[in-house]
Amino acid sequence: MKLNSDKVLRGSERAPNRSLFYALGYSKEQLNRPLIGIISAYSEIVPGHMYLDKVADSVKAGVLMNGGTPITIPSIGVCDGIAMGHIGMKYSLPSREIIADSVETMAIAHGLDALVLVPNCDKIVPGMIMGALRLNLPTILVSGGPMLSGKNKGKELSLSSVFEAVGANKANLINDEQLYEIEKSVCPTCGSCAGMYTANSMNCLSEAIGLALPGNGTTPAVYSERYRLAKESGFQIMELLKNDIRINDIITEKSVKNAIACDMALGCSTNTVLHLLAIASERGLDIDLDIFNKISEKVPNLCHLAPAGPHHMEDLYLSGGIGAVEKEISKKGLIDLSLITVSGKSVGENIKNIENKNNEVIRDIENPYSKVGGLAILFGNIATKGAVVKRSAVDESMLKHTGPARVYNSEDDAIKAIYNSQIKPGDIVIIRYEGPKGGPGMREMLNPTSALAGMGLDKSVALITDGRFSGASRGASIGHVSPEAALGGPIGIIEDGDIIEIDIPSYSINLKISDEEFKERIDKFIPLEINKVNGWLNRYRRLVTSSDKGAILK
Ligand SMILES: CC(C)(O)[C@@H](O)C(=O)O
Ligand SMILES: [Mg+2]
Repeated sequence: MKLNSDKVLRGSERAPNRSLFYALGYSKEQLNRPLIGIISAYSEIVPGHMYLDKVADSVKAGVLMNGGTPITIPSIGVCDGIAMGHIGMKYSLPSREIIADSVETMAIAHGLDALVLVPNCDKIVPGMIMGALRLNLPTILVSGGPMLSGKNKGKELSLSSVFEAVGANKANLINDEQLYEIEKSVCPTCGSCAGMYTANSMNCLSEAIGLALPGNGTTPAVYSERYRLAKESGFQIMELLKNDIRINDIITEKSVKNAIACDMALGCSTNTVLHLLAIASERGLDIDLDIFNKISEKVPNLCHLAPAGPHHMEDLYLSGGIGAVEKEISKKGLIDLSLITVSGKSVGENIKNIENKNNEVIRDIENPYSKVGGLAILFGNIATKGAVVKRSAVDESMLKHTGPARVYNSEDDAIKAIYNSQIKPGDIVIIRYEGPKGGPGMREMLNPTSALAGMGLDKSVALITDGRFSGASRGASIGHVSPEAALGGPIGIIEDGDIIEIDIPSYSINLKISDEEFKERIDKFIPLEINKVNGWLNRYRRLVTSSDKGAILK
């Protein structure tokens, strides 16, 4: 077999390169085997990553069992929960690009033959996949897995509970001791926070797209099964290498559509739209925002995990996981069962013996939470290129809402107003200049959305932003408004008190002023020059594209 690593390991000219491998402790026999890069995002700053060294060790064992030479290579990873609510969040989405570039760099520089990606939290998953797509090597992804939910007074809690508790505390609905009680109990183990937040969304979709072995999306971080899955992934990467099955064989237009279908059934994070667009773009696929609505029109929403409902990842796992969700939607032919996955088998073969074990957690296809999928893309005069909402986490009463705009030019100003009780029932909070370029970095507005929910205002107040949301955000939270204010987008011309009409079932969002006035305001509009930044963020600002293109760098 001709190997990529031949260029660093074979021939007399490569004696110097080999001597450095000998310095690393690799034996002659090890250098006769394929070099398998294990890209591990282990660190001591992310609960979802604090044990990835153990997961990577299990992958290593699997690679060794099947004749490869495993080589662990680190990746950075931002904990969005820790980065939330301050300047740190501006680095979160940009970190996806650093990760993609790092994977590309390390694999090419060292002549790796195949990759096992070991991410867990939000952007680390798409970042690694994007980097791997530039290489088109045999690739498997095995994540760290979800955290167990917190248990308190018979209730399951997770990270969204504590963010919302802050709002409740500000509104004097709970006292400081009660807040502390929640703070201590919501995140009880290692793993990615227990709701259908962005990390778990992306890990589930990695399974749905075929890049991870069955079980990857939902097997809890603390279950020994996670380590067995990692060993199997290490073993299996050698099979993919032998059979020359590469990431481009797995990630195709059809498999991206399968992932979007599962996204809609599961009710995943709005960030999946950004990340799937970016992944499709790295793969050279022509996938745009419209496709999300087309699929969402057909695929019903079957799951209400936190923050949309009471269930958590462990419940989804016990109900049969992603395979059981695929099985439900396959009953109406809503996924392509013929596609090959990294198990070496098709989607249909993978789910053959799987059953939906709990119709409460995974609704029967005939009895869904809604006939349409979890996400919707809205268009209108303030979002000509689209905006995204997790409609499965919007209260029924807010699906159609008209109200006056309360306009803020940063998340910080908006949160002050919310905490100071300046937002009244009926209002529509506008947060702009938080887009990919404007922020820069497109911060997640989890504090504003949670404060509103915690104050009980999610049933009467909507929020519209050119920034994005956490998977833990709920309520009528409409993000990714494109074009963004910093690029002259019409979200920038909204004035305090303007009436905005939101109609999610009709996929529309509009500023209700006359066409003449709209044109006049647009003609006069000069975007504010705010949020000056230096260093990497400044470079990012120059290169980043709009969120309707996945906020990729160009
Ligand atoms: C901190 C969270 C909940 O992980 C968030 O970053 C998300 O996007 O879901
Ligand atoms: Mg996030």
